Amino acid sequence: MKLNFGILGGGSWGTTVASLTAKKNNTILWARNKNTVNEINDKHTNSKYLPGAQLNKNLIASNSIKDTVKNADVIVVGIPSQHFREVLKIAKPHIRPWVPIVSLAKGLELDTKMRMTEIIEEELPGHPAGVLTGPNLAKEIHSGQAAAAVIAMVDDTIAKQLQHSFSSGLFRVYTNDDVIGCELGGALKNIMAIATGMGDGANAGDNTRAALITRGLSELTRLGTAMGGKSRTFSGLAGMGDLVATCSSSKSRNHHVGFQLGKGKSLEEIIEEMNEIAEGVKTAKVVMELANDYNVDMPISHEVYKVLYEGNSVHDAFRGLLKIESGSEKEPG
Ligand SMILES: NC(=O)C1=CN([C@@H]2O[C@H](COP(=O)(O)OP(=O)(O)OC[C@H]3O[C@@H](n4cnc5c(N)ncnc54)[C@H](O)[C@@H]3O)[C@@H](O)[C@H]2O)C=CC1
Ligand SMILES: O=C(CO)COP(=O)(O)O
Repeated sequence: MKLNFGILGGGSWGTTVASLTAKKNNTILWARNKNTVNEINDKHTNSKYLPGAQLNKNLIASNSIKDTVKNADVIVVGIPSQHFREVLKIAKPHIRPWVPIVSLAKGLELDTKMRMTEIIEEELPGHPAGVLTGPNLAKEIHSGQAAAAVIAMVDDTIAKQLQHSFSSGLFRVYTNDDVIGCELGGALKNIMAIATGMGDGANAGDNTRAALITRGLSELTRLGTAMGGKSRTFSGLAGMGDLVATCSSSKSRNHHVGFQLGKGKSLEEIIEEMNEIAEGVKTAKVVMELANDYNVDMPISHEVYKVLYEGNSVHDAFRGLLKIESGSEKEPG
Protein backbone atom coordinates (compact mmCIF):
# COMPACT_ATOMS: atom_id res chain seq x y z
CA MET A 1 0.00 0.00 0.00
CA LYS A 2 1.27 3.46 -0.93
CA LEU A 3 1.48 5.78 2.11
CA ASN A 4 1.87 9.55 2.40
CA PHE A 5 5.16 10.27 4.21
CA GLY A 6 5.84 13.66 5.80
CA ILE A 7 9.53 13.93 6.69
CA LEU A 8 10.89 16.76 8.85
CA GLY A 9 14.55 17.68 8.50
CA GLY A 10 16.51 18.21 5.28
CA GLY A 11 19.93 17.21 6.64
CA SER A 12 21.89 14.22 5.45
CA TRP A 13 19.76 11.52 7.10
CA GLY A 14 16.30 13.10 6.70
CA THR A 15 17.01 13.62 3.00
CA THR A 16 18.35 10.08 2.58
CA VAL A 17 15.34 8.45 4.22
CA ALA A 18 12.99 10.68 2.21
CA SER A 19 14.70 9.66 -1.02
CA LEU A 20 14.28 5.99 -0.02
CA THR A 21 10.58 6.25 0.91
CA ALA A 22 9.86 8.26 -2.26
CA LYS A 23 10.66 5.15 -4.29
CA LYS A 24 7.29 3.62 -3.45
CA ASN A 25 5.37 6.17 -1.36
CA ASN A 26 4.28 9.81 -1.76
CA THR A 27 6.92 11.72 0.18
CA ILE A 28 7.22 15.37 1.16
CA LEU A 29 10.41 16.52 2.88
CA TRP A 30 10.42 19.69 4.99
CA ALA A 31 13.67 21.64 5.05
CA ARG A 32 13.93 25.04 6.72
CA ASN A 33 16.38 26.37 4.14
CA LYS A 34 14.61 27.67 0.99
CA ASN A 35 17.65 27.06 -1.22
CA THR A 36 17.72 23.40 -0.15
CA VAL A 37 14.01 23.07 -0.95
CA ASN A 38 14.45 24.62 -4.41
CA GLU A 39 17.52 22.53 -5.14
CA ILE A 40 15.77 19.26 -4.20
CA ASN A 41 12.72 20.14 -6.34
CA ASP A 42 14.64 21.49 -9.34
CA LYS A 43 17.84 19.42 -9.45
CA HIS A 44 17.05 16.44 -7.17
CA THR A 45 20.19 17.06 -5.15
CA ASN A 46 21.05 18.38 -1.66
CA SER A 47 24.62 19.54 -2.18
CA LYS A 48 25.04 21.03 1.31
CA TYR A 49 24.51 17.73 3.13
CA LEU A 50 24.91 15.06 0.44
CA PRO A 51 27.38 16.34 -2.15
CA GLY A 52 27.28 14.26 -5.33
CA ALA A 53 24.16 12.29 -4.38
CA GLN A 54 21.26 12.02 -6.82
CA LEU A 55 17.88 11.92 -5.05
CA ASN A 56 14.75 10.11 -6.15
CA LYS A 57 12.88 12.31 -8.65
CA ASN A 58 9.51 11.63 -6.97
CA LEU A 59 10.66 13.34 -3.78
CA ILE A 60 8.99 16.71 -3.18
CA ALA A 61 10.55 19.24 -0.83
CA SER A 62 8.61 21.95 0.99
CA ASN A 63 9.33 24.97 3.12
CA SER A 64 6.02 24.58 4.95
CA ILE A 65 5.75 22.24 7.94
CA LYS A 66 1.96 22.41 7.65
CA ASP A 67 1.91 21.27 4.00
CA THR A 68 4.42 18.53 4.81
CA VAL A 69 2.43 16.92 7.62
CA LYS A 70 -1.25 17.75 7.04
CA ASN A 71 -2.04 14.76 4.78
CA ALA A 72 0.67 12.44 6.05
CA ASP A 73 -0.09 8.84 7.09
CA VAL A 74 3.36 8.65 8.73
CA ILE A 75 5.54 11.46 10.11
CA VAL A 76 9.30 10.92 10.23
CA VAL A 77 11.46 13.29 12.27
CA GLY A 78 15.08 13.73 11.19
CA ILE A 79 15.85 16.77 13.36
CA PRO A 80 18.85 16.61 15.74
CA SER A 81 17.86 15.76 19.32
CA GLN A 82 18.31 19.21 20.86
CA HIS A 83 15.83 20.75 18.36
CA PHE A 84 13.52 17.77 17.93
CA ARG A 85 10.88 19.01 20.42
CA GLU A 86 10.68 22.56 19.03
CA VAL A 87 10.01 21.29 15.49
CA LEU A 88 7.47 18.72 16.76
CA LYS A 89 5.62 21.50 18.62
CA ILE A 90 5.31 23.52 15.37
CA ALA A 91 4.07 20.46 13.46
CA LYS A 92 1.67 19.29 16.19
CA PRO A 93 -1.46 21.35 15.31
CA HIS A 94 -1.34 20.10 11.70
CA ILE A 95 -0.83 16.36 12.32
CA ARG A 96 -3.88 14.13 11.86
CA PRO A 97 -5.01 12.00 14.85
CA TRP A 98 -3.26 8.68 15.55
CA VAL A 99 -0.66 9.07 12.80
CA PRO A 100 2.54 7.15 13.75
CA ILE A 101 5.59 9.33 14.41
CA VAL A 102 9.03 7.81 13.72
CA SER A 103 12.24 9.33 15.05
CA LEU A 104 15.50 9.15 13.10
CA ALA A 105 17.52 10.96 15.77
CA LYS A 106 20.28 9.33 17.81
CA GLY A 107 20.58 11.43 20.91
CA LEU A 108 19.00 12.42 24.23
CA GLU A 109 17.50 15.78 25.20
CA LEU A 110 19.91 17.71 27.43
CA ASP A 111 17.47 19.36 29.86
CA THR A 112 15.17 16.38 30.39
CA LYS A 113 17.45 13.35 29.62
CA MET A 114 14.55 12.09 27.50
CA ARG A 115 14.64 9.75 24.51
CA MET A 116 13.01 11.10 21.33
CA THR A 117 10.04 8.70 21.52
CA GLU A 118 9.40 9.93 25.07
CA ILE A 119 9.29 13.47 23.68
CA ILE A 120 6.84 12.33 20.98
CA GLU A 121 4.65 10.68 23.63
CA GLU A 122 4.73 13.82 25.76
CA GLU A 123 4.03 16.25 22.92
CA LEU A 124 1.63 14.07 20.91
CA PRO A 125 -0.03 11.65 23.32
CA GLY A 126 -1.93 8.83 21.62
CA HIS A 127 0.29 8.76 18.51
CA PRO A 128 2.25 5.51 18.12
CA ALA A 129 5.93 6.47 18.54
CA GLY A 130 8.84 4.54 17.07
CA VAL A 131 12.40 4.76 15.85
CA LEU A 132 14.22 3.81 12.65
CA THR A 133 17.82 3.01 13.56
CA GLY A 134 20.82 0.78 12.85
CA PRO A 135 24.15 0.95 11.01
CA ASN A 136 23.13 3.46 8.36
CA LEU A 137 25.81 5.88 7.28
CA ALA A 138 23.84 8.13 4.92
CA LYS A 139 26.59 8.56 2.34
CA GLU A 140 26.96 4.79 1.78
CA ILE A 141 23.25 4.39 1.21
CA HIS A 142 23.41 7.05 -1.49
CA SER A 143 26.25 5.32 -3.23
CA GLY A 144 24.02 2.25 -3.60
CA GLN A 145 25.64 0.11 -0.91
CA ALA A 146 23.45 -2.37 0.98
CA ALA A 147 22.40 -1.64 4.56
CA ALA A 148 20.09 -3.05 7.21
CA ALA A 149 18.00 -1.08 9.70
CA VAL A 150 15.44 -1.69 12.45
CA ILE A 151 12.01 -0.16 12.83
CA ALA A 152 11.12 -0.35 16.51
CA MET A 153 7.50 0.16 17.54
CA VAL A 154 5.55 -1.29 20.45
CA ASP A 155 2.69 -2.21 18.10
CA ASP A 156 3.80 -5.05 15.84
CA THR A 157 1.11 -4.44 13.20
CA ILE A 158 2.24 -0.85 12.66
CA ALA A 159 5.90 -1.95 12.74
CA LYS A 160 5.24 -4.49 9.96
CA GLN A 161 3.46 -1.96 7.79
CA LEU A 162 6.29 0.53 8.22
CA GLN A 163 8.88 -2.20 7.64
CA HIS A 164 7.36 -2.70 4.21
CA SER A 165 7.15 1.05 3.48
CA PHE A 166 10.74 1.82 4.52
CA SER A 167 12.30 -1.23 2.83
CA SER A 168 13.59 -0.79 -0.67
CA GLY A 169 16.02 -2.89 -2.66
CA LEU A 170 19.33 -2.72 -0.85
CA PHE A 171 17.82 -1.11 2.28
CA ARG A 172 16.61 -4.03 4.42
CA VAL A 173 14.44 -3.25 7.42
CA TYR A 174 13.83 -5.55 10.40
CA THR A 175 11.25 -5.04 13.16
CA ASN A 176 11.76 -4.92 16.93
CA ASP A 177 9.33 -4.16 19.77
CA ASP A 178 12.07 -2.90 22.11
CA VAL A 179 11.82 0.83 21.42
CA ILE A 180 13.88 1.77 24.50
CA GLY A 181 16.77 -0.57 23.65
CA CYS A 182 16.86 0.39 19.97
CA GLU A 183 16.77 4.08 20.75
CA LEU A 184 19.46 3.88 23.44
CA GLY A 185 21.71 1.73 21.23
CA GLY A 186 21.74 4.50 18.61
CA ALA A 187 22.34 7.31 21.10
CA LEU A 188 24.99 5.63 23.26
CA LYS A 189 27.15 4.27 20.44
CA ASN A 190 27.95 7.84 19.37
CA ILE A 191 30.06 8.32 22.52
CA MET A 192 31.95 5.10 21.76
CA ALA A 193 32.55 6.38 18.21
CA ILE A 194 34.15 9.49 19.69
CA ALA A 195 36.32 7.18 21.85
CA THR A 196 37.50 5.00 18.94
CA GLY A 197 37.99 8.13 16.82
CA MET A 198 40.28 9.49 19.55
CA GLY A 199 42.25 6.26 19.50
CA ASP A 200 42.49 6.24 15.70
CA GLY A 201 43.56 9.90 15.64
CA ALA A 202 46.27 9.16 18.19
CA ASN A 203 47.39 6.02 16.26
CA ALA A 204 46.44 3.70 19.11
CA GLY A 205 46.03 0.72 16.76
CA ASP A 206 43.48 -1.88 15.74
CA ASN A 207 43.66 -3.87 18.98
CA THR A 208 42.78 -0.77 20.98
CA ARG A 209 39.83 -0.01 18.68
CA ALA A 210 38.54 -3.59 19.08
CA ALA A 211 38.89 -3.39 22.86
CA LEU A 212 37.02 -0.09 22.97
CA ILE A 213 34.20 -1.43 20.77
CA THR A 214 33.85 -4.60 22.84
CA ARG A 215 34.05 -2.96 26.26
CA GLY A 216 31.90 -0.13 24.86
CA LEU A 217 29.22 -2.66 23.99
CA SER A 218 29.11 -3.97 27.55
CA GLU A 219 29.05 -0.41 28.86
CA LEU A 220 26.11 0.66 26.73
CA THR A 221 24.29 -2.62 27.39
CA ARG A 222 24.70 -2.03 31.14
CA LEU A 223 23.09 1.41 31.04
CA GLY A 224 20.59 0.41 28.34
CA THR A 225 19.24 -2.57 30.29
CA ALA A 226 19.15 -0.55 33.54
CA MET A 227 16.94 1.93 31.67
CA GLY A 228 14.56 -0.80 30.48
CA GLY A 229 16.05 -1.98 27.16
CA LYS A 230 16.33 -5.72 26.45
CA SER A 231 19.89 -7.04 26.52
CA ARG A 232 19.32 -8.93 23.23
CA THR A 233 18.66 -5.67 21.41
CA PHE A 234 22.20 -4.50 22.15
CA SER A 235 23.71 -7.41 20.25
CA GLY A 236 21.50 -6.64 17.22
CA LEU A 237 21.60 -4.04 14.45
CA ALA A 238 20.60 -1.15 16.74
CA GLY A 239 23.36 -2.03 19.22
CA MET A 240 26.43 -3.89 18.07
CA GLY A 241 25.63 -3.28 14.38
CA ASP A 242 25.59 0.49 14.69
CA LEU A 243 28.47 0.45 17.16
CA VAL A 244 30.75 -1.43 14.75
CA ALA A 245 29.81 0.72 11.74
CA THR A 246 30.22 4.04 13.50
CA CYS A 247 33.27 3.17 15.60
CA SER A 248 35.24 2.00 12.58
CA SER A 249 34.20 4.48 9.92
CA SER A 250 35.80 7.74 8.87
CA LYS A 251 32.36 8.61 7.42
CA SER A 252 30.95 8.91 10.96
CA ARG A 253 30.78 12.49 12.26
CA ASN A 254 31.21 11.28 15.85
CA HIS A 255 34.30 9.29 14.88
CA HIS A 256 35.53 12.40 13.06
CA VAL A 257 35.20 14.51 16.23
CA GLY A 258 37.17 11.91 18.20
CA PHE A 259 39.78 11.58 15.44
CA GLN A 260 40.43 15.32 15.39
CA LEU A 261 40.66 15.38 19.19
CA GLY A 262 43.20 12.57 18.88
CA LYS A 263 45.16 14.76 16.47
CA GLY A 264 45.25 17.50 19.14
CA LYS A 265 42.54 19.87 17.88
CA SER A 266 40.17 21.51 20.38
CA LEU A 267 36.48 20.64 20.46
CA GLU A 268 35.58 24.25 19.60
CA GLU A 269 37.79 24.19 16.47
CA ILE A 270 36.36 20.85 15.36
CA ILE A 271 32.71 21.89 15.78
CA GLU A 272 33.42 25.23 14.09
CA GLU A 273 34.74 23.44 11.00
CA MET A 274 31.85 20.95 10.80
CA ASN A 275 28.75 21.43 8.68
CA GLU A 276 26.88 18.55 10.32
CA ILE A 277 25.81 17.32 13.72
CA ALA A 278 27.79 14.92 15.95
CA GLU A 279 25.16 13.96 18.53
CA GLY A 280 27.60 12.17 20.87
CA VAL A 281 29.11 15.49 22.02
CA LYS A 282 25.93 16.50 23.85
CA THR A 283 24.77 12.95 24.62
CA ALA A 284 27.98 12.46 26.63
CA LYS A 285 26.73 15.08 29.13
CA VAL A 286 23.34 13.41 29.52
CA VAL A 287 24.89 9.97 29.87
CA MET A 288 27.07 11.07 32.78
CA GLU A 289 23.89 12.08 34.62
CA LEU A 290 22.10 8.86 33.67
CA ALA A 291 25.05 6.74 34.81
CA ASN A 292 24.75 8.48 38.16
CA ASP A 293 20.92 8.17 38.32
CA TYR A 294 21.05 4.44 37.54
CA ASN A 295 24.27 3.79 39.45
CA VAL A 296 25.97 2.25 36.40
CA ASP A 297 29.71 2.26 35.79
CA MET A 298 30.55 3.90 32.42
CA PRO A 299 34.36 4.25 32.33
CA ILE A 300 34.78 4.86 28.59
CA SER A 301 31.97 7.44 28.43
CA HIS A 302 33.44 9.12 31.50
CA GLU A 303 36.87 9.48 29.90
CA VAL A 304 35.28 10.86 26.71
CA TYR A 305 33.31 13.34 28.83
CA LYS A 306 36.48 14.51 30.57
CA VAL A 307 38.18 15.15 27.22
CA LEU A 308 35.13 17.00 25.85
CA TYR A 309 34.33 19.10 28.91
CA GLU A 310 37.06 19.04 31.55
CA GLY A 311 40.16 19.83 29.54
CA ASN A 312 41.68 16.33 29.68
CA SER A 313 43.83 15.29 26.74
CA VAL A 314 43.28 12.11 24.73
CA HIS A 315 46.41 10.70 26.38
CA ASP A 316 44.89 11.41 29.82
CA ALA A 317 41.82 9.44 28.68
CA PHE A 318 43.86 6.38 27.70
CA ARG A 319 45.92 6.59 30.88
CA GLY A 320 42.64 6.81 32.84
CA LEU A 321 41.24 3.69 31.18
CA LEU A 322 44.45 1.73 31.67
CA LYS A 323 44.45 2.53 35.39
CA ILE A 324 41.11 0.78 35.89
CA GLU A 325 41.52 -2.73 37.22
CA SER A 326 40.54 -5.34 34.60
CA GLY A 327 37.59 -7.38 35.83
CA SER A 328 36.22 -10.70 34.63
CA GLU A 329 34.41 -11.06 31.29
CA LYS A 330 31.96 -13.36 33.10
CA GLU A 331 30.59 -10.41 35.03
CA PRO A 332 28.08 -8.15 33.27
CA GLY A 333 30.47 -5.17 33.65
N1 LIG B 1 23.71 11.17 8.73
C1 LIG B 1 23.64 9.91 9.06
O1 LIG B 1 24.33 9.07 8.49
C2 LIG B 1 22.70 9.46 10.13
C3 LIG B 1 22.17 10.36 11.06
N2 LIG B 1 21.33 9.92 12.03
C4 LIG B 1 20.73 10.83 13.00
O2 LIG B 1 19.79 11.67 12.34
C5 LIG B 1 19.62 12.90 13.05
C6 LIG B 1 19.70 14.03 12.05
O3 LIG B 1 21.04 14.05 11.59
P1 LIG B 1 21.56 14.42 10.15
O4 LIG B 1 20.46 14.53 9.15
O5 LIG B 1 22.67 13.53 9.85
O6 LIG B 1 22.10 15.89 10.54
P2 LIG B 1 22.69 17.01 9.62
O7 LIG B 1 23.66 17.73 10.45
O8 LIG B 1 23.08 16.46 8.30
O9 LIG B 1 21.39 17.93 9.38
C7 LIG B 1 20.66 18.44 10.42
C8 LIG B 1 19.36 19.01 9.84
O10 LIG B 1 18.55 19.49 10.92
C9 LIG B 1 18.17 20.82 10.62
N3 LIG B 1 18.04 21.56 11.88
C10 LIG B 1 18.97 21.75 12.82
N4 LIG B 1 18.46 22.50 13.79
C11 LIG B 1 17.19 22.79 13.45
C12 LIG B 1 16.16 23.57 14.03
N5 LIG B 1 16.34 24.21 15.17
N6 LIG B 1 14.99 23.65 13.38
C13 LIG B 1 14.83 23.03 12.22
N7 LIG B 1 15.76 22.30 11.60
C14 LIG B 1 16.93 22.19 12.22
C15 LIG B 1 19.29 21.38 9.76
O11 LIG B 1 18.83 22.47 9.01
C16 LIG B 1 19.58 20.16 8.89
O12 LIG B 1 18.64 20.08 7.85
C17 LIG B 1 20.73 12.91 14.11
O13 LIG B 1 20.16 12.61 15.35
C18 LIG B 1 21.69 11.81 13.67
O14 LIG B 1 22.34 11.21 14.77
C19 LIG B 1 20.94 8.62 12.10
C20 LIG B 1 21.42 7.70 11.20
C21 LIG B 1 22.34 8.05 10.16
O1 LIG C 1 24.40 6.88 13.16
C1 LIG C 1 25.06 6.88 12.15
C2 LIG C 1 25.24 5.68 11.31
O2 LIG C 1 24.45 4.63 11.74
C3 LIG C 1 25.74 8.11 11.73
O3 LIG C 1 26.78 8.32 12.59
P1 LIG C 1 27.40 9.77 12.74
O4 LIG C 1 26.29 10.65 13.26
O5 LIG C 1 28.53 9.61 13.68
O6 LIG C 1 27.83 10.19 11.37
